[in-house]
Amino acid sequence: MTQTIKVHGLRQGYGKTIVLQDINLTVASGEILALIGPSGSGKTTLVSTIMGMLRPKVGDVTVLGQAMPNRQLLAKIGFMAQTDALYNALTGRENLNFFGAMQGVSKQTLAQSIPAAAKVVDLTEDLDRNIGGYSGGMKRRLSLAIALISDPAILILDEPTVGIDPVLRQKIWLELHKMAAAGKTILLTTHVMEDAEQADSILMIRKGEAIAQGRPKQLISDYQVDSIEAVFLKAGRQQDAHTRNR
Ligand SMILES: Nc1ncnc2c1ncn2[C@@H]1O[C@H](COP(=O)(O)OP(=O)(O)OP(=O)(O)O)[C@@H](O)[C@H]1O
Repeated sequence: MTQTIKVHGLRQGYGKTIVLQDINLTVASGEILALIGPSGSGKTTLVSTIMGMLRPKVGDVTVLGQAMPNRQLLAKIGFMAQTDALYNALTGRENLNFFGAMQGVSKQTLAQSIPAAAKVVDLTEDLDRNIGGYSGGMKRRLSLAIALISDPAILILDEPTVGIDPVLRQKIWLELHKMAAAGKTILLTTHVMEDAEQADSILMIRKGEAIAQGRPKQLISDYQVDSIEAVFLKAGRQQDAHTRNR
């Protein structure tokens, strides 16, 4: 398996504030990595650094063997941001066409990839409605469809399942696993523990530090608990104890 995304010794922050300390991770092609952590723990900052929107303060980030930031690599990454950057005055299909064209996808390809992406997120029936009338969850689903339309080798999804009901969430996970099986590299953030359990590997972030990392079953066994949530709680207590002893 090729290591598609590598983060080594990353320290990141804004101005003088440090938000992430000594983060290391790798994601291989065919693998799904979930970044999990509470609000404000630094997940979006890490994703933005991997995308090259923020330059590492210390350490390095490589995608497909090349240091980020690197504009050319962006064409290979399907990105779903946390805040939906959609055009409310346009229909779902028009949004997909617009963002597809921005990503350089040809009209012929879009004619096929738009219905396929809409099907994954269950928006087929609503494609020709103005998205001003979409619910929050529908907008999230449209943003996910936008990340899929160029059929990128790498998917980076910031909170893809927020506002999405359990049945559709399950369906989306099924599709993510299919895409990984076809060789895609997928990195997503979540603060839903059940979501993280479905990933191949998990990186738990708390207060800007990686507190636990590994395959879900392995983590549960290593921490001698019965759920990912319990791993998180235990690893968090260990982090606090360690901080007090520093
Ligand atoms: N542009 C910015 N300037 C200054 N501080 C920021 C900026 N963006 C984020 N932060 C701070 O960095 C920390 C980590 O934020 P980040 O958005 O990465 O967390 P998160 O884990 O993605 O949270 P959430 O789950 O709520 O999205 C927070 O303390 C936040 O206030």
